[in-house]
Amino acid sequence: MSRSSLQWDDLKCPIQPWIRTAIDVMGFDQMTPVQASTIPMFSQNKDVVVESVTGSGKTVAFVIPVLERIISEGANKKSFKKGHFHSLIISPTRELAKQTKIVIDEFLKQYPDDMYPIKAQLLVGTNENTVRDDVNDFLENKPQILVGTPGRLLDFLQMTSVKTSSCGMVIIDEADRLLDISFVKDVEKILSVLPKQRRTGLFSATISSAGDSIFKTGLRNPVKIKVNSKNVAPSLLKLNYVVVDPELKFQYLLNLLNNYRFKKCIVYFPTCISVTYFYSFMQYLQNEFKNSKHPFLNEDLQIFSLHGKLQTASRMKTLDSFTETLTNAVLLTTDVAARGIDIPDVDLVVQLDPPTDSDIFLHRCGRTGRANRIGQAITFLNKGREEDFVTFMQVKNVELEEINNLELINPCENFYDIFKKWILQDRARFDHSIKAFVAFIRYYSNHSASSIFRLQSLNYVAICKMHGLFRLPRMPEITKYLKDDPENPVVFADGWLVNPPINLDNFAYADKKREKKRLDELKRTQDIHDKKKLKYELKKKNMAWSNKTETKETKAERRLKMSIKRKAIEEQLAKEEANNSSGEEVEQDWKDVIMQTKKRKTASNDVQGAFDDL
Ligand SMILES: Nc1ncnc2c1ncn2[C@@H]1O[C@H](COP(=O)(O)OP(=O)(O)OP(=O)(O)O)[C@@H](O)[C@H]1O
Repeated sequence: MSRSSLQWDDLKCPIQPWIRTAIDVMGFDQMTPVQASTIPMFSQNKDVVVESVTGSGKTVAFVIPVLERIISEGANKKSFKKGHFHSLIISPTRELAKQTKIVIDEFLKQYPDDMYPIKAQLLVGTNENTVRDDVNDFLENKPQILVGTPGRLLDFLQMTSVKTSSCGMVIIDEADRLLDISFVKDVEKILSVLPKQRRTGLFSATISSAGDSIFKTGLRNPVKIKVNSKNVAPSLLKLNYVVVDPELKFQYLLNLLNNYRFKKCIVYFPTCISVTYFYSFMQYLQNEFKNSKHPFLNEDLQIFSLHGKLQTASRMKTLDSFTETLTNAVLLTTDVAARGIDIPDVDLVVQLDPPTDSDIFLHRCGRTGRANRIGQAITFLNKGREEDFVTFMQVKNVELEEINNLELINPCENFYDIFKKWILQDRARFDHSIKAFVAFIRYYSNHSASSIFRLQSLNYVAICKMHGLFRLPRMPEITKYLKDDPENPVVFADGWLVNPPINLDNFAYADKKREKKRLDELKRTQDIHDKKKLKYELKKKNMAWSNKTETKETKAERRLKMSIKRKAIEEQLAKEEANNSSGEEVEQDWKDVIMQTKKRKTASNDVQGAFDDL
């Protein structure tokens, strides 16, 4: 495409003067290639399937056609019926939906005041707003454009007061994501309640991955627009990787954050739980060592955490704060912020682990190097097998260049001890470490490139230590490490990674309520255990006693002994009688002896009874 054809004035379809003003105000001197190709097609009568690299301006490429068609189809007239809407934009995440609405609102700021207003409404699941609240807002404000996430949009469209028959345009942004297994059912349901006579646009940097499923969207003779087909990543985006010992990976990250110069950095973690876990450890490191000569994490870094398990309001607030922080801002996040998020000053992206899906790799990296800006994306690969990821990406036309100057500047011998100290302050952290590790293993087992990311090849001990675990969790994959291995002194008896082992009974939660619950639970299990133990011991004793019960032979032997004794006593008594006593007394004395023997027997019977009662 020649340079001159990127001039807005050369656009092959007329655009509203106020839209042109908005473009000037936003400082878009010329069109991006994807805009030059898409706007004329989509503003007129064509369905489009658009693939263009991250940060190439796809949002504006669909927002302008939406606004143009609202005007050409008269949806900006007072006569536009209440309860109806004109355009629907579906986004995979709340953050992206909100961002798209902001772009629309930027354009609408230039919309003439004397005309019937054009409005957009955001529809995403939140705790503050119910669907009914959304419907009330919709009926009151009469927006022509709806922007939202699939779940909430579907609920909204199913409300009887919402009429879908005037919908003339649907945009499926990040279409390959919205057509994958987790969203496709909702998206299909949404499309099924919309009129068939409508324009449909599918947009993504990796739309080819959606394959034939794009036809589930009811496209009619679509035009496929593929820009920069040679480059799968923006040209000013540097893609790097670094091979690390997994045990030291987190230290490498700290080192990188301390020593790289950046305005904004996004760090991708594999799971939500690892974000919260490492975020709190980083906060500790920052506070605890702020006056040290070699702090683990520079004081001037501002760390944020964002993941899908947070409430919508908190997610939005974090993203706003990260956007507003001008320099040294670090966002720890998951793939919830992999696609579409447009924060212009992000100049560094770090991936602690490659994503499970190679397309996501480009989306993550694409949070930097946007709109012709310079950016760098660094991916950590675990030493061993993961280096093959580089060749794997090469086949997909993604060239990664190794950097090996990422040395640990102040390698910390006792880093694991510091980690341990932090965890020992609160048992909740110990639980958290195990959950983060288990979630990581689950994540790892989901890699689509399973021949590279093999669980069997993982160095579990190193991964456990990287998570600060005290003991190898009992899982089948770990049995090989549990065997005594003199070669591997880091693993102590019973899988402990620390020596001496931690006394888990004394390991308390910082939260008082939680600790009380734990102690109660501990007491209960101890009682049960004690009872079981006692029962076992008594059983053992009973066994021993019953083993001692006399056999017939020993009884006969005893009887014989008794009769000999009796004889001896009788003889003794007879002798005494001969000397001085009466026969009556002899008889009496003998009875006493018999009585005493009987008593002894009964006493031993009592003991037996006592056993039975227990
Ligand atoms: N014509 C233009 N000139 C200069 N900058 C532009 C132009 N159009 C859009 N931009 C800017 O480019 C950045 C990226 O745009 P956008 O978010 O639409 O990219 P995208 O192609 O949708 O990326 P992704 O695939 O990551 O979602 C935005 O900050 C936007 O303001």
